[in-house]
Amino acid sequence: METLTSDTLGGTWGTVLLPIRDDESIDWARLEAELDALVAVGLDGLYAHGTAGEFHTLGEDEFDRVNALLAERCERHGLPFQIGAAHMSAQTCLARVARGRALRPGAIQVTLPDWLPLSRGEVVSFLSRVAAAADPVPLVLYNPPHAKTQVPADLYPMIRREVPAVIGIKVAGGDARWYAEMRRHAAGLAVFVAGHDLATGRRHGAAGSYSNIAALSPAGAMAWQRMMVARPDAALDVERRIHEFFAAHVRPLQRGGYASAALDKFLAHLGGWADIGTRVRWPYDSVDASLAVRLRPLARARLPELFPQDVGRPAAAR
Ligand SMILES: CC(=O)N[C@H]1[C@H]([C@H](O)[C@H](O)CO)O[C@](O)(C(=O)O)C[C@@H]1O
Repeated sequence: METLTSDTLGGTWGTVLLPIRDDESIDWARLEAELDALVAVGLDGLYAHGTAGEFHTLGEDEFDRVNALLAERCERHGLPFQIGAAHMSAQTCLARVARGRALRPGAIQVTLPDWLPLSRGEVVSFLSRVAAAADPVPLVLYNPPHAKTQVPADLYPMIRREVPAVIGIKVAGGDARWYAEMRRHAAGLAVFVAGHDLATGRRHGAAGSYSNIAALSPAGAMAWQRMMVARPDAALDVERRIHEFFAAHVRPLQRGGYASAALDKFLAHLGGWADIGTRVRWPYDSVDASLAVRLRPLARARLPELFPQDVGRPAAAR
């Protein structure tokens, strides 16, 4: 597909989630069914191997096989896609970038290598070599709050200058002050923020989200995004109710220690749009699937805008 630029990279992107069997292998048939469901929704794009895609647990053969399925489906449907080539080891990341590049994704996402924190110069040196390996595919830097090396805002201008292939950053987001700092330092980069904050984020200049709301309901996330343009105040009201729902039903799980990939799978099971299940790979704990099932009616009652496919269907058929 065509490569993305900092101007064309934006909107609501859905993650590939891995259906995991009891023996911890990937259920490829269920993954293909999930991809079929995702490409039909009309998302701005799909990506594989973010945190939610459990990239940190994948063997190299699994990484390649997921990419091949994703690329084939997206090419067939003319849907933009990105490949996460992140790995805790810089060397493995570089090899993933080279193989991911061959599939011509719109962009490649990378994290900084883990274990030993990187200096400012090392961040630039890492990105420079990765950019050369990815060329002509551009890069998105994934720097969530749990990353070992936190990129300070004032390093972004140097990254822009030294590594123009970096077109976007995937970060958690923040308050008005944080956005002001980003506008100052990350100008020229597409800033991707948390899905559940996207209505506010867009007001402050965020370009889009690798979205947990798309994990909950891909069609709903797109309906909500259209609302952000057509009825911004209504979209903010949805955001307020999303926050309320998350505070009551997701935060407690987070406080209980579940990792974010487990929470995203829990959300997907709650949404019930594909047979993925809540299982995550060892050593991480999985949220009990029955909890998601119990919450389905409540989510639909509190957040009907996120379940547009329910409109006109009797409750019993949902
Ligand atoms: C709240 C939210 O949207 N979380 C999403 C995060 C953030 O977008 C990212 O951490 C940047 O903050 O990315 C993922 O982990 C990922 O790409 O796999 C999916 C997850 O649903």
